Amino acid sequence: MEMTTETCSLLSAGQSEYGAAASMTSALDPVDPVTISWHSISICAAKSKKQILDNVSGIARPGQLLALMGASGAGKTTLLNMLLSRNLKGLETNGSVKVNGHELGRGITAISGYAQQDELFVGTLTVKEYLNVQAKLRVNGDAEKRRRRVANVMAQLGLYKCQNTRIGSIGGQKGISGGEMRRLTFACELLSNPSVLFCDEPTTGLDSFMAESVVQVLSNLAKSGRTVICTIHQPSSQLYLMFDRVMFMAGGKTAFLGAPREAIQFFEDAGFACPRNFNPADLIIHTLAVMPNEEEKCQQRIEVICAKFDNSSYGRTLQFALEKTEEGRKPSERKKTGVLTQISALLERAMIDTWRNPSLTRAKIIQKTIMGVFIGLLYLQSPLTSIGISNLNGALFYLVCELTYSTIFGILNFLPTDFPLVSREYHDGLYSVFSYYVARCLSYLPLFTADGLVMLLVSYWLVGFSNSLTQVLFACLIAFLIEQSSSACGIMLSCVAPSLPIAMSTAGPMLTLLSLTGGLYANVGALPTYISWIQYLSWFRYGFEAFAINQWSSVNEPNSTIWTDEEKKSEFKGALASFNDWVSPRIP
Ligand SMILES: Nc1ncnc2c1ncn2[C@@H]1O[C@H](COP(=O)(O)OP(=O)(O)OP(=O)(O)O)[C@@H](O)[C@H]1O
Repeated sequence: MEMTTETCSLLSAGQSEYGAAASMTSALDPVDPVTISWHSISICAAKSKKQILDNVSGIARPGQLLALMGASGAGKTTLLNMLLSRNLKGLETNGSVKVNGHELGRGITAISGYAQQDELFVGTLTVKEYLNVQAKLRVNGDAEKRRRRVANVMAQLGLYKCQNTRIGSIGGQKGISGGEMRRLTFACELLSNPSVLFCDEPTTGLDSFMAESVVQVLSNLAKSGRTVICTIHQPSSQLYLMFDRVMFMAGGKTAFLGAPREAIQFFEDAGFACPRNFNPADLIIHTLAVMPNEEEKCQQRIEVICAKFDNSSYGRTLQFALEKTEEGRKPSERKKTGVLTQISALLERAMIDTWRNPSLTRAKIIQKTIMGVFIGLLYLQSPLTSIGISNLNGALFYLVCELTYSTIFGILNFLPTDFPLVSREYHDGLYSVFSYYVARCLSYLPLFTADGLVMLLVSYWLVGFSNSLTQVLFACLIAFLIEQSSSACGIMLSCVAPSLPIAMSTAGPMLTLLSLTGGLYANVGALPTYISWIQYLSWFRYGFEAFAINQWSSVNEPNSTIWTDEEKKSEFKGALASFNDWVSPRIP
């Protein structure tokens, strides 16, 4: 089989840089040979009882590239999901999937890679940066081992040319080409050096040249001892002959499994000869499709072909091979990386993304500057009279609210863009929810500290809060703590809620309860017992109380020099005393 010119040139670029490491089949470490067999798989929808797969069996061996083909709705994706033990919610399954004769269930994830059809990356990172982060999440070893693995997969997949190019995103900044994105998907999966690689429609959306280049890469991976299984739609004649094995599915059944040329012969023997200059894959898929308005006729044809296959020498050979599958060596599972490595990888990725995508930071700083000026003008130079004290307390509570609401709702709005990638990586077993949570909290820390401080400091002297150095520094610390509590709560809500609307509608009432027990709207000492416990969860209360103590502790000192006028001083003390009763006994 010939390599495409693109693959050759890209590989040679890698070879010149990394010498022997770039050898097509030896660049990656050897893997345990793995045979995957599936026995009498039947799947139906739990509710509608619709039969999706009906007694499907097959086998894929190490060193082989197997393509699952068939018309739309034939059951290819469902079979792939069954092999991977994924996305089977709402389905009743029967039959078994064996890996070297062992039933691993979800454990197959630890020995396999799954290159899914839709590419999900962080577009602001370069190819190399992205692979380095992925290596931290997938390769259990030291930095040198990870560096070598990244170099090897870049060489193997011809990614050297674009290693310093940003990945880009659809509808956003243009980055690497579609073919390079596909190869980057495989590169990520290969970092963990899996024995088995599953690919869902790896050529969809690519031109024929790119598609050939991608299938060539898969073929080379198979030749290096891996078992490669992919679903594919309408491959060209040239592409079709590049597969080692093909499995045709129709109406949830196996219509053929064998070598590509054997499939042509089988269908010819069944009365569907492929004319010269005709794409055999097209003909076979067309023969196995269920046409609208001809359902019965097509179903009968499919039944006949599937029965012919079962009784053919190909079908009998398959049955024999399945019966002969013996328990072999259990493939060694990929070890998970440590929690600290996971957190540092996710943090690195998030920080690069934030740094290269400053629009959010800019928007937040501008928003908070405007809010700071607004609060400042609203409570401009509040005097120390009873009305002024109410105003100053109002301003302090307003600060707590602004630090909370804009942080939580900001996070609820922009965190969900992370989720498709995070959910995939989580199901791939790359990291725990805890690691993601900690990394996200840390990654938001600079932004959700700077914006709060800007608002506080802009409003501070305009309102006329107590402004000794210690008080200003304490106010900054309190604002920081309020914002971090809000940020942690926002990330938690966003992760726990199944969708953005649910997260939003949970956040609203929750924040109302927390703010009502925050000390300004009601006397927290006199709340009914069934509701008063909420105050202990409320950072509104702690934050407001801390702001108030910071504001009033010095002006209420007996030796305070603020008061020259005795009448004003006693008016202030009276007002403050009633405030103390109202808010909390802790305020001096
Ligand atoms: N959870 C489910 N509940 C009910 N029906 C389902 C479910 N999953 C799949 N199906 C049905 O099973 C059939 C096979 O679906 P599947 O996605 O496996 O086909 P496919 O061969 O991969 O098709 P395509 O090439 O269009 O992706 C389809 O008719 C689909 O509607």
